[in-house]
Amino acid sequence: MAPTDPSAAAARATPADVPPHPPAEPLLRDAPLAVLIGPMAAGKSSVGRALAKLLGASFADLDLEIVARAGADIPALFAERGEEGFRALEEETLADLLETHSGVLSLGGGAPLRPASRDRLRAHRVVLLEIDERTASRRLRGGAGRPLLAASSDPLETWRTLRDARIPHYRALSRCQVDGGAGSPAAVARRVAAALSALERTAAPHAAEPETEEHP
Ligand SMILES: Nc1ncnc2c1ncn2[C@@H]1O[C@H](COP(=O)(O)OP(=O)(O)O)[C@@H](O)[C@H]1O
Ligand SMILES: O=C(O)C1=C[C@@H](OP(=O)(O)O)[C@@H](O)[C@H](O)C1
Ligand SMILES: [Mg+2]
Repeated sequence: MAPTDPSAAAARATPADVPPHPPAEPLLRDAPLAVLIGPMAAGKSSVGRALAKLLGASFADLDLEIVARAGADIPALFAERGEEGFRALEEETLADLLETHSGVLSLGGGAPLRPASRDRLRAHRVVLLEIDERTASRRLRGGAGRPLLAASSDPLETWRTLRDARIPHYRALSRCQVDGGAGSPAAVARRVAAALSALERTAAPHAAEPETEEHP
């Protein structure tokens, strides 16, 4: 029987199965300058900081903002409120930052998953950082600081499962995709800046008026 459950299909998808298909609607929002998404350890926080420096812009990291607002770190928030409690804070804080932050914004790996957050992100300059599994295994350090991995008997397997389930959403939201695995964070940031410039050249004009025939 043909599969009918899209989440089941997403869970089976591998990155190679899921081509990028960015939102059809034009980029409607000028700020933040860029929103970095991608799997855990792709370098969103490190590259976001380097990109902000390169562009002379301010930097915000959604996880750090959540921690500052809640007065507790990410593992403590998961322990006290459960994943759903953390996701609620994450959605609310993301909505605020999308309205108020003008520089570079890095998200946590699960932040683009809530439907309301996806709706908000569609009008923005969303950049997907991708890494392969070998890079992830070098960077994960057993999942320390990342409760979804730290609780697992096989953090890399859990990383892969989450990455595979989330990649369709990442690719459907991102306006460009950049390899986060090669070179320093500054080098990756330069590739992101180049991808953003290319996007600016090719993107449909913002809310362009349709040409109308003149009637005397
Ligand atoms: N381009 C890079 N080269 C080497 N190490 C990196 C690079 N990007 C990130 N890292 C390291 O990988 C780990 C995860 O990076 P981080 O920026 O926290 O990723 P994310 O925010 O996507 O989870 C950190 O230890 C960071 O120093
Ligand atoms: O992928 C996820 O669900 C999470 C990713 C983390 O951020 P990074 O992607 O920056 O590690 C952090 O938000 C939290 O541990 C949950
Ligand atoms: Mg991060």
